[in-house]
Amino acid sequence: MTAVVPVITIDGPSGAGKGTLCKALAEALGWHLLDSGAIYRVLALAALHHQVDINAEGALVPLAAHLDVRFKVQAGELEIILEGEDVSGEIRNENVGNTASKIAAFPRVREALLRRQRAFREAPGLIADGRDMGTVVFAEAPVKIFLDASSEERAHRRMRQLQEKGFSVNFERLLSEIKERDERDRSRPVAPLVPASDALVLDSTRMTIDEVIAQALAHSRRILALS
Ligand SMILES: Nc1ncnc2c1ncn2[C@@H]1O[C@H](COP(=O)(O)OP(=O)(O)OP(=O)(O)O)[C@@H](O)[C@H]1O
Ligand SMILES: Nc1ccn([C@@H]2O[C@H](COP(=O)(O)O)[C@@H](O)[C@H]2O)c(=O)n1
Repeated sequence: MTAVVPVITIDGPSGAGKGTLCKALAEALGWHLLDSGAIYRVLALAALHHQVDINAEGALVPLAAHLDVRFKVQAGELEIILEGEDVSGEIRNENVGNTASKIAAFPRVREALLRRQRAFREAPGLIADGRDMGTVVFAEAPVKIFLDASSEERAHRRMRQLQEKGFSVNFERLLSEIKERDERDRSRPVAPLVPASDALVLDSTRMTIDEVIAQALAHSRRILALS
């Protein structure tokens, strides 16, 4: 009999700190990492590059099914290669994020990406970062965490992040984009952004990154009986 590979799912809205937490958990446990948002972002970028209508589900499904994307860890950093080109930086811009959120609302697009996401489940374990990791993609995962924070705090975090990269940003515009994206992700009929019924909900609004990591690690170790 083959042992079931354990999964820790981390879901939550944009800027809650999921990516930061997932990296820390993957390092602490020596597990693999799935950044499912990156897959939606790569699909969005492919649609923009190939001038595929982002409102046409029927045109996006074959693009999703045949997406030529590779994930490569290079010097400890994740490189994302779309059709042979390194798009790791380009997929992180706000336009690509907003486009990803629009195409992610199509049920058949989500269906076409399911197998690709589940293929990341490899021993000794997987940390899965996204919106529907605990509710759909790995619904049977033993550990589920829903990481939240107020929209204002998330907009501040995103603003600091962009400023550190040398971009000038308008806080009010950032906040309104975050709210719009949240609303779209939370209200879509398929795989909406909601905590799984068996998820630990962590509100990180007033927590430091280290506090979030410590709580998530303690919770995971308790459930998985890890030392
Ligand atoms: N608890 C925290 N306190 C302050 N800043 C934080 C906290 N957690 C994360 N951050 C910072 O907030 C920014 C966004 O975090 P991160 O990219 O991990 O969010 P995310 O949930 O993965 O967002 P997205 O879903 O859009 O990729 C980063 O600059 C990160 O360093
Ligand atoms: N499991 C997921 C992951 C992401 N999405 C959508 O993609 C957008 C971008 O995700 P980031 O985590 O990289 O910000 C996001 O706004 C979601 O609409 C998804 O639907 N399901």
